Amino acid sequence: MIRTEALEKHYKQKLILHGLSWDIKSGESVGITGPNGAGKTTFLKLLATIEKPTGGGLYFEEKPYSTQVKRIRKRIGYIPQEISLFEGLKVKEQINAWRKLSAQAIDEVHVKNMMEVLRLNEVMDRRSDDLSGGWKRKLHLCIGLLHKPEICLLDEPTAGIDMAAKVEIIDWLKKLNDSGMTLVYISHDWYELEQLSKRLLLMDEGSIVFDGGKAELKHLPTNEYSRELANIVHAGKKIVVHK
Ligand SMILES: Nc1ncnc2c1ncn2[C@@H]1O[C@H](COP(=O)(O)OP(=O)(O)OP(=O)(O)O)[C@@H](O)[C@H]1O
Repeated sequence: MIRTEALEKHYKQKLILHGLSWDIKSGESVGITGPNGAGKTTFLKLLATIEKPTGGGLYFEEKPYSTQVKRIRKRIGYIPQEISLFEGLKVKEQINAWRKLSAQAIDEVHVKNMMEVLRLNEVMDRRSDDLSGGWKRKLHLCIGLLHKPEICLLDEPTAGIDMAAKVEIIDWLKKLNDSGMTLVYISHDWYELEQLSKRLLLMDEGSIVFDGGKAELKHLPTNEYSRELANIVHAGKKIVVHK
């Protein structure tokens, strides 16, 4: 569905993504993890058409991204980490404002369904500024998916919220994936990675250093982050991390 070929991104003269070759099929769920500054957000922004590559190829259904940006934006939902909501609006007003701003047709049944599943109906008349972090995060996710995208790109979708809201969001994303939505998300949270994906991507210093299932994690390259990750995955078991 999406394929990258020796994908590069420079900021000024600095090479941030070092030639990433990767692909994802429709219906997959891929969790991207790795140390701070590894290039995860930059990679997601390129997949989301927010940033343009400075080298290599980026393809959607085997056609270059550059020839079909509008079409890709209709089919992709990109949800950045920073929550952006209008100040002073109630939850229902937020939804309506974003609905009006959307350049795409909105499926009302889909919106109603999201509101129900995420229980946003319960806080419809509350000002979003007064909501807890968990509710704000759910509202932010709901707004990002108003246009019912087929592919959802999420940058740390459960960062900074309590466990109950986290579990609710993870269960919801899992259901969306089970019903066919393709997921690519960034996470530092092992519970989330474990629950949501069979396939993991580990990035380090602008490269993909691991792409595969959890059982294959013992073939990770040696570095502190992968050693730590492998230890979490194989909790209780001693594993050797190969060079
Ligand atoms: N707009 C920008 N201009 C210049 N440099 C940038 C820009 N955006 C990101 N970078 C640099 O690119 C590198 C990768 O950043 P990126 O945010 O993609 O990493 P990350 O793996 O997502 O990190 P984190 O886990 O901290 O979010 C960092 O060195 C960052 O400073």
